[in-house]
Amino acid sequence: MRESKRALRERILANRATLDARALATDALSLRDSLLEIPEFARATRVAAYVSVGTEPGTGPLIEQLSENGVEILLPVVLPDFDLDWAVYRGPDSLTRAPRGLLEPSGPTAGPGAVADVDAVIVPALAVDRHGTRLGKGAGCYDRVLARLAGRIPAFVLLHDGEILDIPIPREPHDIAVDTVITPSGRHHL
Ligand SMILES: Nc1nc2c(c(=O)[nH]1)N(C=O)[C@@H](CNc1ccc(C(=O)N[C@@H](CCC(=O)O)C(=O)O)cc1)CN2
Ligand SMILES: Nc1ncnc2c1ncn2[C@@H]1O[C@H](COP(=O)(O)OP(=O)(O)OP(=O)(O)O)[C@@H](O)[C@H]1O
Repeated sequence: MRESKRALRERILANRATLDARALATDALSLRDSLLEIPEFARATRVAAYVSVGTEPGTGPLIEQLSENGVEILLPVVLPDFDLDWAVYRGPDSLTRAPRGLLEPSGPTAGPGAVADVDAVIVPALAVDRHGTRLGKGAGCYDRVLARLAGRIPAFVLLHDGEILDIPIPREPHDIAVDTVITPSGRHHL
């Protein structure tokens, strides 16, 4: 199980390494537009997101637009046990370099439970299969987040096209299925 997830992560990351900056930037605009067309998302006044780095599906334009619209954005801060704490986004200058190449918000944190008090959550992933099983980076951060949402708060997984897999992703008891994926080509229901 662990080994097949690891091999799959490596394959996805190798493929992401071939994506160029221009395509990533254009795709980030499509991701923003697709999300803002979703009524549950467009109505949100408080969302949890993440600051994309490297070849991840880009959240820059989305965060900028939400911020301009007056939406409160919670961003994750990784805790020592890989659980996530949350702090409110206060503009690009408020982000600081964190371990593993991440960008995290500076300023007071609201506690891991704060993510259960938003209107929508943007979830990072490496891949999702047709059953909604999600493959993350392997620290279990978002498995814990999804458990806290308890299906009450809509979660939107961002992926590149081609990362919704026809082959099943190995599923462990803690893996919580997701049902909506956004890629640059649009919204996908699983
Ligand atoms: N941009 C961005 N921010 C994000 C995430 C993300 O995917 N993207 N996260 C999404 O979760 C959280 C941070 N994710 C993490 C991912 C990996 C490890 C980590 O240390 N991984 C170990 C392997 C862990 C294991 O296999 O047990 C490592 O890299 O050595 C920690 C946090 C929160 N912020
Ligand atoms: N609800 C949870 N509470 C505590 N630890 C958890 C929970 N869910 C998962 N974990 C831990 O996280 C580890 C990694 O799980 P997994 O390989 O499924 O991560 P992932 O889904 O790829 O990562 P992520 O959720 O960060 O995107 C598991 O071995 C488990 O110990």
